Amino acid sequence: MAIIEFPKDIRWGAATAAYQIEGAATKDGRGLSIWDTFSKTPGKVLNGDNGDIACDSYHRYEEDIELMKELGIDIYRFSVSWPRIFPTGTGEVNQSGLQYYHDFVDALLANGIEPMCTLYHWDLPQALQDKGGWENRETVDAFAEYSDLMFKEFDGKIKKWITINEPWCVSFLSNFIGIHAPGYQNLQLATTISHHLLLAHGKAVTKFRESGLTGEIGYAPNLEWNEPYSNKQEDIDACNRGMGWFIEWFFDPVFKGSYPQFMLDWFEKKGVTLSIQDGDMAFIHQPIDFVGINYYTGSVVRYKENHELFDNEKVDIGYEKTDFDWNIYPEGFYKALSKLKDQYGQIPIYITENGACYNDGVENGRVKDQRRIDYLKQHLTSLSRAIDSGVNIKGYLTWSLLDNFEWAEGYDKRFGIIHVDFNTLERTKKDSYYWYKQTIKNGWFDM
Ligand SMILES: OC[C@H]1NNC[C@@H](O)[C@@H]1O
Repeated sequence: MAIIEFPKDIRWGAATAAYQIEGAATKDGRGLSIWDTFSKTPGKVLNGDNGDIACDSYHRYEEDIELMKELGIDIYRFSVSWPRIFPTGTGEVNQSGLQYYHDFVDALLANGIEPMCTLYHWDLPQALQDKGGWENRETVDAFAEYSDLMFKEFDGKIKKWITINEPWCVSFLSNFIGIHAPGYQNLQLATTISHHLLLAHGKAVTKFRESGLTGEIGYAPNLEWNEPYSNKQEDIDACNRGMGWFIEWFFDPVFKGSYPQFMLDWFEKKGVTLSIQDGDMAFIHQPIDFVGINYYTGSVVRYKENHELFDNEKVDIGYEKTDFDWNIYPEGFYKALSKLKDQYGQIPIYITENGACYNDGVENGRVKDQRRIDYLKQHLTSLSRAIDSGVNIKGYLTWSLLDNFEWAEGYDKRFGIIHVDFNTLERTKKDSYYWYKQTIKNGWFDM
């Protein structure tokens, strides 16, 4: 068997997000988010699930931190519920909300675990959505105000900040494809929102730099790898459009200061225009300290005339799939990371999400999730290849620490290395937890 080894200084972690694990949706002054509204809209979330209780981590975070400590991670990515801090999005601050996150972050630090804080992981205050949400540029300024408060409030405690999680999901999945909150299906709206999200990211980074606070700041785009079905130019172009939606569209503005022309041209053909105001790109294009990459899957793609948004289609060539029916495509992880290095240089990268949905249950106190172990082995092997080929990887944080609320799929799709019984809220360490623990301890694993 092959030994896969990692640099001694790589950071090992795990990731979650507020609405997916906290629960306590109306506790201690929290305001409503768009996901409270969306999950309670009939037909939007499988089985009518919602985040009212979730993993109840709001009350159980000390137990969760004990599990993190035993796991041996040294960094933990979580998100702050914006409506816990500003119940109506701006204006009056909810001190109880701030206190909760101080208690939580203090407990992480006391256990030698570095907090990596995501400011926006999809739970927009409903009050802002009522005023147009991300389509309204006032929401951009509200995000900058919220970020500025968090930076100053947690100065010295939190030194790794992520502005926006997966702007592609917040814009296109949620406002064009429409399966996430707020659930619109309008390409112009989604494209406008994608620009406002990058602008919000840029304004938050500006606040962080102006504050002179210590620490690092970045954002966390998600990306999928598209492999051309053949070497025909039409298939290659179809692939590049599909990937351009995730990569160039969300990376070029930040790292090159402009949107990719081939994507602008394509959107223009679809009747979509971007209204960029003077100064917008300067905010977006300013230097960041790292980029978080969320990778799960890839597909083989070929040209199909007048099909969907990009005249392309995915071709199933028999890849194994997870219980979410996503292709298991570790080669795409290596290729995507290599593409980022080739196109954007040596920006430090944290893998801020990577993991798989497998719904193995508890049998006699054990969860035999060998398929998740295999997925992690395959993707960490690709990560090792990327590191060896010069990609500047700083850390790996698996998604997720806990089974949790998987958005439109509710509690039906499990990504955790720790099983959660959503009736009793009992946590059970899965086989993958023990495998990951050993891998972290050794700094290598046996393929
Ligand atoms: O679908 C799995 C994960 N993907 N990235 C964003 C997270 O919130 C999801 O749970």
